Amino acid sequence: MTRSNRHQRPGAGAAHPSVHHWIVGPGALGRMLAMHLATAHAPHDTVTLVGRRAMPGQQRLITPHGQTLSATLATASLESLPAEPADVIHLTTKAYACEAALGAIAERLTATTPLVLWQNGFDCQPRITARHPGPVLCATTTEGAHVQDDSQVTHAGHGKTFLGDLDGRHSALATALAKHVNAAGLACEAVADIRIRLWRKLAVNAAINPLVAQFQIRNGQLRDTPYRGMVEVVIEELAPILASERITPPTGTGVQGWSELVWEVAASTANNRASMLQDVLAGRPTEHRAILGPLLDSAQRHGLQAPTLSSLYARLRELPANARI
Ligand SMILES: NC(=O)C1=CN([C@@H]2O[C@H](COP(=O)(O)OP(=O)(O)OC[C@H]3O[C@@H](n4cnc5c(N)ncnc54)[C@H](OP(=O)(O)O)[C@@H]3O)[C@@H](O)[C@H]2O)C=CC1
Ligand SMILES: CC(C)(CO)C(=O)C(=O)O
Repeated sequence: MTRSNRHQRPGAGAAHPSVHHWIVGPGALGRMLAMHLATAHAPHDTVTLVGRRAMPGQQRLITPHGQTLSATLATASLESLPAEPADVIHLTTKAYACEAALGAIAERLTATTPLVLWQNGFDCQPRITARHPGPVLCATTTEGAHVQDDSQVTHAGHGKTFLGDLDGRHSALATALAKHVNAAGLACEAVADIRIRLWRKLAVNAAINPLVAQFQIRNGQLRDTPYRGMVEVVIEELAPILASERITPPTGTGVQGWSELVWEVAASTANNRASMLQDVLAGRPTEHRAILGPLLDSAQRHGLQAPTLSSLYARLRELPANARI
């Protein structure tokens, strides 16, 4: 991680390096991350929330233990970006908005500015990795956060974050940033196989999210009739597509390995309303393209049938909110 020495702690013997993070897309995940970085690494790090609309600097985070953490963060808008350059830019928009957000800050990107992409799915990550001349890290996380209002975010539950780059050129940066995020109180590990980790999460999201969004049920209800059989049909379509992408399940093989993973997540998140269901209930666009799109594209490239995934995709695409993206 490139660190600047702009902010030296007054009175500190050796210059303490500081990191200026821009959080572009200050929603649930972005503000949860911002609050951890700003509070754990104060006064060395600075964190600026960069939104497409004005955001209060005074922010609160409700922790998984119900405590309230307060901090004043710098804020900026896409029209008026921070004067101070970023050492690391975290893109924390939804997947469908990531490239537009990146386009809006393009003039401030240098050939060395590291980007961290926090999106679910596997859509914008390879394109941005190919296009941005500087380092691009991808994060996949099971942390859970939701927005209360513009000044308050709830960190609903701790999870684990994996960080790495798709072309294997920035492992030292991933290791340094993972250490930094860990020290901020979010369990984070640098990995050499982030592509596999992103696809595995995508596989779980593809098996769970479209069905729970369609039937408006909690994740655990997928274990019951008639939903269980529907999930199994999706897994049978997913498994050969994932194999054609050389993505293996964490344990076991093929349909059996993917079933094990999906049912384990459905059980451990049984009471959750999945993100796609929450988006549908709130009339927001869904991340169907980032989650189902790569599977359908891959099925087409490899001549594999995916009728169920196709109809789940078509149903989601027809939602009025998705006409906007
Ligand atoms: N929340 C979570 O617990 C988890 C989220 N993720 C993933 O993280 C990503 C972010 O999710 P989440 O934080 O929940 O989403 P949110 O909708 O809460 O936040 C997205 C933020 O991006 C902003 N935004 C939208 N378009 C732009 C733009 N063009 N430029 C700048 N900002 C923009 C939104 O602004 P506005 O308020 O104006 O719409 C909003 O502040 C998703 O891919 C999600 O799947 C992964 C794991 C867990
Ligand atoms: C794993 C799962 C399905 C948990 O709810 C999720 O990631 C989501 O809601 O998007």
